[in-house]
Amino acid sequence: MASSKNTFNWQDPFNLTDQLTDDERQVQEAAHAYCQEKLLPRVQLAFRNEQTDASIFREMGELGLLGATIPEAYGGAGLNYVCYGLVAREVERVDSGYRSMMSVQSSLVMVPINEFGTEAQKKKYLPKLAAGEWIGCFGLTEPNHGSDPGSMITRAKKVDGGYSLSGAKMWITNSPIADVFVVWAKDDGGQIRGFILEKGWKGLSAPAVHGKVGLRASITGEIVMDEVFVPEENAFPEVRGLKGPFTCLNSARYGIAWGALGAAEDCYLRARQYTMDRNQFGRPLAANQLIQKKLADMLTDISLGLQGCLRLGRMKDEGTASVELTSILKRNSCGKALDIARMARDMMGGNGISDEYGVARHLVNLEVVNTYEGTHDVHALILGRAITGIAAFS
Ligand SMILES: Cc1cc2nc3c(=O)[nH]c(=O)nc-3n(C[C@H](O)[C@H](O)[C@H](O)COP(=O)(O)OP(=O)(O)OC[C@H]3O[C@@H](n4cnc5c(N)ncnc54)[C@H](O)[C@@H]3O)c2cc1C
Repeated sequence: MASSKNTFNWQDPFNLTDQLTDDERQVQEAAHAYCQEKLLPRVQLAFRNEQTDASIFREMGELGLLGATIPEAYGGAGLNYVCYGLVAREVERVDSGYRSMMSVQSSLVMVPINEFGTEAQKKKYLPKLAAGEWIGCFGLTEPNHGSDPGSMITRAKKVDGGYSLSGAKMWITNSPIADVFVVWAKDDGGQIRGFILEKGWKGLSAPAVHGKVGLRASITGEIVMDEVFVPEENAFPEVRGLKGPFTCLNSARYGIAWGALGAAEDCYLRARQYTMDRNQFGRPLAANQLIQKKLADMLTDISLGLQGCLRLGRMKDEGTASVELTSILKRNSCGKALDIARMARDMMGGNGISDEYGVARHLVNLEVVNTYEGTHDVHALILGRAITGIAAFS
């Protein structure tokens, strides 16, 4: 006989909430409240008008949502990876663009400064980034080098007292409004090194890229460097090669794995409600077997995916997570979320196309999320290499 202990919960089949600690639940609830009360009401117009609201960084900073895993001594929240994932899920439940703004600041800018920076760099940059007082961006991709960043052409030439950086970065989240630029460039010996640049430095500009059909609430731009002088104190002293950028990407990809499923959950819940409310042929759409199968597929993929993310978060917190595991989940979450958003859009018929219903926005956002931070296929190649021992890309 079924008791309340084994009743199926169509919103949380694995009772994920019960697997969290009290602290983790509190972080999730605080993030959920902020996102639903403050971000959701703005997103439709922000997306429609391609407007990025920079005050969001300050708001997130006040709530401790920036640099969640960075130690409190540097202004971070000192939380575990599970908390970081839960926050990403709540932010992306509203919009992948808002999650992108947060991920770049937290994982791609604060993580490398925390991991590879000098004490002086950490003290100077991390507290202001954590507060959202400064906005950060991360420049790895170039116009002609995306999936293959090892072939980058941006150069850091040694000069008296520092380096002279020249080159261009493309598709850089936050760059037109950034105060702090973490940029990767090759030194005179051809080794990749990381540098922290600041807005206003001579030779540095960050023009916006317009006309994106996805992630329109998150500004994207270039970083153009024309012999920008970077003092020695602004170089990461030790880290060399792709290990530097890949360490940050690994953290951001983990957040994306949670976040994409947040967007998928929003699509699933909206499609469920819509098909319960709308009648065709004299009964609710949800009364049809085809519709119910789609809802079942959505819930299956979301709930299995979230369990995987929670497990990866626990492994990251224990220090036992391989990078390939992040590839499995970044790839799975993005691919499944895209399918779910497309299905939800279809189930809402013509209304699904309107930006009032949210799902088409998630769909075009997720197209980007599936591509950035390692495309869906590049993550398959990373996994293929681990499975066979043979690199199909080099
Ligand atoms: C809105 C947005 C924001 C972004 N933000 C940032 C940011 O903040 N910082 C940053 O550095 N970058 C950022 N990016 C860049 C992003 O990471 C790259 O677009 C991504 O890595 C893919 O590179 P690419 O666009 O050059 O595509 P390409 O590398 O040219 O890939 C094109 C296609 O070829 C496939 N492909 C590539 N190599 C292989 C292979 N060996 N075998 C089989 N298939 C292959 C890919 O899977 C893809 O389908 C952003 C991109 C977008 C769109």
